[in-house]
Amino acid sequence: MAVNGKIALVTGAAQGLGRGFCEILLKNGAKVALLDVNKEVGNDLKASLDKEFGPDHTLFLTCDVTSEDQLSDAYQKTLEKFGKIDIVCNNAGIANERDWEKAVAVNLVAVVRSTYLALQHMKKQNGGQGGLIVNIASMAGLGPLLTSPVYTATKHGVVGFSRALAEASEACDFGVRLKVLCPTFVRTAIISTLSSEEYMGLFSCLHGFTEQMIGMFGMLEVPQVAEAFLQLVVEEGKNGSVLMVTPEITSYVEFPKSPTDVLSGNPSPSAPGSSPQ
Ligand SMILES: NC(=O)C1=CN([C@@H]2O[C@H](COP(=O)(O)OP(=O)(O)OC[C@H]3O[C@@H](n4cnc5c(N)ncnc54)[C@H](O)[C@@H]3O)[C@@H](O)[C@H]2O)C=CC1
Ligand SMILES: CCCCCC(=O)/C=C/C=C\C=C\C=C\[C@@H](O)[C@@H](O)CCCC(=O)O
Repeated sequence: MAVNGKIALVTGAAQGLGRGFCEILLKNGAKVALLDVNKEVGNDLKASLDKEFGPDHTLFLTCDVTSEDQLSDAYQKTLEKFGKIDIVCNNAGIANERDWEKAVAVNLVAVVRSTYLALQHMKKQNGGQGGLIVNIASMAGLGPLLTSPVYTATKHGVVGFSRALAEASEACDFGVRLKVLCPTFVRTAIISTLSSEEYMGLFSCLHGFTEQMIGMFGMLEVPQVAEAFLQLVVEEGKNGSVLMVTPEITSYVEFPKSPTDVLSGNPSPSAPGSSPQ
């Protein structure tokens, strides 16, 4: 999808990866609705972007994505300001193994809700022009991050939900594509939570493993991930694709065609009478 002239909505836009995604979209000619729960940082970003791109290219909306009303209102205000939405990036996310229900609410429930709101406004059956939804998962959406079981679950959920909905969208001819971004560690504020007792709960004793994992998988800078995000946005087709980003390589993930393709080499026979007729 060409970015120039498009309207994008980004959650968790005030800092970190969300800010990087907004900036690269603006640099490529899009207008962007910036949604974030952090009003102060969000307003500071809006002021900074106004200086660089002009006041009419962005709209900052204070929005807690876990609030159905606030999220729905933010979509409405975006449509009132810009008239349409072509690209949605569900980026807002937290790490919190202590308050794991909050992590599920932000990282998964809100991503589902925002994706469905995007679909509601984009799909051709509702008079929409179609569009693209990019959900931000993580490498922890492709394999278990032992220090963060619930975070891992939410990111696996984002990958599975997005891939399934991509197939459903194609089958229903909604005209909406979905893609997933799975970066390894990125130098943002979330990294500081990895060694924090407050967030890691039961697993703060494992922070040594985090250092090992960072050593194993590397640490990216925000601009590197923003470039990969732009690649996902501009690349035509590839509905349901999952892009992994590491310091060494950025590559699409190849999933097995069927879950049975991952069975080990020595299967035991099923119990008699249990196999499907
Ligand atoms: N930093 C990393 O190592 C990686 C991050 N990710 C994912 O990238 C996304 C962005 O993370 P970062 O930029 O690293 O984190 P960050 O903590 O720097 O930024 C997250 C942004 O989301 C906002 N936010 C948090 N809860 C919110 C809520 N309820 N409603 C609205 N906004 C909310 C925060 O205010 C903040 O501006 C997350 O989904 C994260 O899981 C994925 C892989 C690696
Ligand atoms: C809890 C906040 C995490 C910070 C943000 C984030 O999402 C970072 C993810 C980075 C990397 C995740 C790597 C996951 C790896 C798993 O696949 C693991 O199973 C790999 C095991 C490697 C080994 O050989 O032991």
